[in-house]
Amino acid sequence: MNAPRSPSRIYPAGMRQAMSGKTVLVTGATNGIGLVTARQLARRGARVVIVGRNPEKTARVAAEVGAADALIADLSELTQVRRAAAEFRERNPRLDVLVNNAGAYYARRQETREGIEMTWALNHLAPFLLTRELLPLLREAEDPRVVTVSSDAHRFGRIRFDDPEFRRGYSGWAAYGQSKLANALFARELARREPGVRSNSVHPGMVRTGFGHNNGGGTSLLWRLVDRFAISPEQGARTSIRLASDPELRISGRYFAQEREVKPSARALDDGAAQRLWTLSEEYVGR
Ligand SMILES: NC(=O)c1ccc[n+]([C@@H]2O[C@H](COP(=O)([O-])OP(=O)(O)OC[C@H]3O[C@@H](n4cnc5c(N)ncnc54)[C@H](O)[C@@H]3O)[C@@H](O)[C@H]2O)c1
Repeated sequence: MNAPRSPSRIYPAGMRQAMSGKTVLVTGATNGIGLVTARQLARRGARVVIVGRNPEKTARVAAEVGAADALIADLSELTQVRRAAAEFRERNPRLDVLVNNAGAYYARRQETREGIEMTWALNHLAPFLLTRELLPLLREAEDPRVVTVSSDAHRFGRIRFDDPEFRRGYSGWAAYGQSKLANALFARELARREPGVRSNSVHPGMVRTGFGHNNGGGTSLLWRLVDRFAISPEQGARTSIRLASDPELRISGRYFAQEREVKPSARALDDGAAQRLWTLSEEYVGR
């Protein structure tokens, strides 16, 4: 059996230096891929700030991963996203890397307290708004990065510009696929609009996390199979960590899996759709 390796053995000194002095904000860091991302970036010397919903759990995880600060917000609500961004700005003079990781699958259609369909609100509008609110800080960083966790589920997604909230014919997978396509299009459009910011999206792999078991995903055969064949959260977080921390990384607006750039679906390369999505998202969150 392998003994757990110390951070210094996992990461060469150069990598640790690469993150020291940098501030990183990770959403959805209380579980799964986000938790590992936060922990590993802190081990590389970054000053990590996490966002979580539950104050006790978030404080416990912050202490466990060595986070410098923790924000409490239900990111499915736009007012809470705005408040979290404002709190971050008040308490932190800089932001180098934003990891938009929080996300979920909803088997049944639900609306947030603000009356927006949950998948659309949490998986797409939250990272859109959080990034936009934090862009002024990111622009001041030397090598600003935004990592947005999408999924290969984007390949079966399409943006329903006329009904993004699935008021008609909700399907959990269609809504999830749409939101993950939106993540890839958002990362691409952000890169086009902000040439100084390296913005990329990620497929983490099929990862054994809380993901399939929340929100009515339950114990279906599909999720039991996923659990059997899925990779660990440590493996699943690698691509996000690489995009957040690799000093050699220069490209922007691309889609990554297994720590490499890969080709996303044709729909995820549609710049017209990316711009249209940006405008639609602004209509939701305000300009
Ligand atoms: N697990 C997989 O196989 C897989 C595959 C592809 C993509 N992804 C993506 O990876 C990301 C992370 O998922 P995971 O697998 O680690 O799942 P997870 O359920 O283990 O973790 C999700 C995190 O998001 C947080 N979160 C959920 N709803 C929130 C809300 N309303 N407000 C604030 N935080 C909220 C949770 O508290 C948790 O910390 C998601 O964006 C997911 O779509 C996962």
